[in-house]
Amino acid sequence: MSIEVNHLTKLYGNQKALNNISFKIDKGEIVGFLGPNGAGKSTMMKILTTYIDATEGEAKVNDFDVQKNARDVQKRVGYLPEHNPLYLDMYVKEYLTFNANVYKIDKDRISDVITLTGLTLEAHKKIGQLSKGYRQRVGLASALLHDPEVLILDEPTTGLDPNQLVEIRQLIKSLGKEKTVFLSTHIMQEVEAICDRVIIINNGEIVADKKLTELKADQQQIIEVEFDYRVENVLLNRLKHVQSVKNTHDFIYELTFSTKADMRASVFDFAHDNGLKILQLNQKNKNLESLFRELTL
Ligand SMILES: Nc1ncnc2c1ncn2[C@@H]1O[C@H](COP(=O)(O)OP(=O)(O)OP(=O)(O)O)[C@@H](O)[C@H]1O
Repeated sequence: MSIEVNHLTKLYGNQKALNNISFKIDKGEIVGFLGPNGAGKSTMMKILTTYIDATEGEAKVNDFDVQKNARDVQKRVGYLPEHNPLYLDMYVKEYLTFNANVYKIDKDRISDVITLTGLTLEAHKKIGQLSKGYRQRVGLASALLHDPEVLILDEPTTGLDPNQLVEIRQLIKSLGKEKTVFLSTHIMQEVEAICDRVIIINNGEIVADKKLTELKADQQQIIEVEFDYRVENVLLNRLKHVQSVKNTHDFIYELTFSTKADMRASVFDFAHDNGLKILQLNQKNKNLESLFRELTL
């Protein structure tokens, strides 16, 4: 197991930032840690990276306890904190060399991580001259210096423009082929773009822990249909796979189906067979973003 958290609680004074949290992450998984601002994401990551201690419970990385075996954990974890701390006056290569020296890492690794994070053309620039996306690459390069098995990335794409966002997501995805990645975000699309699994946290508690494939399979199909006249709910309830019927406005009905099969054609056929006229029909499936809102509001 790459990460194992058991009944973990963190108090800041009286405030419970994490409340009895448990989860496991297998080797090689890319897991999104999703939650609104203040949910407890950074707190969890700081505990896993040994920066702060939990109040109760335990956390392990590659079977090493974060409190009892902190040094062993640090050797196996690469961490990109939320506010990526960089020395802006240093050159990229100079900064990575400095970090490699501090942690007594073989010099060969410097050119490896520069290539890996796409920094070859920037290696001789000052960090202060780089765009936010490239600064994130420097942070990632630094986190990768000791070739950790587990990467913990706290909101790695916050503040990036759409192009840089795509590039950094691709980079994280490719790093995930070799490493376990645990990344925090408050953007559901990010999880969809990068992750195999999502753990959703709200007010310090886990409210969902699912594989992306499961989440997508769980989605309901909603069809909004407008008829030219009032239709009895009883009639619409006879539609195959219909779960609920809601009259939302005048002659507009929201039909929820319990199947993933596209029901639009069936609704048309049903209307035709029952002498009903359809003026409008929209399929408006619940997306993952609305699921996140439901779970965290
Ligand atoms: N050092 C601290 N002292 C007191 N309270 C803190 C401290 N650090 C965090 N908190 C509080 O704990 C809660 C969880 O914070 P945390 O930073 O873990 O959330 P987050 O999910 O990472 O939020 P964001 O998405 O805004 O970064 C918040 O209410 C925050 O104000």
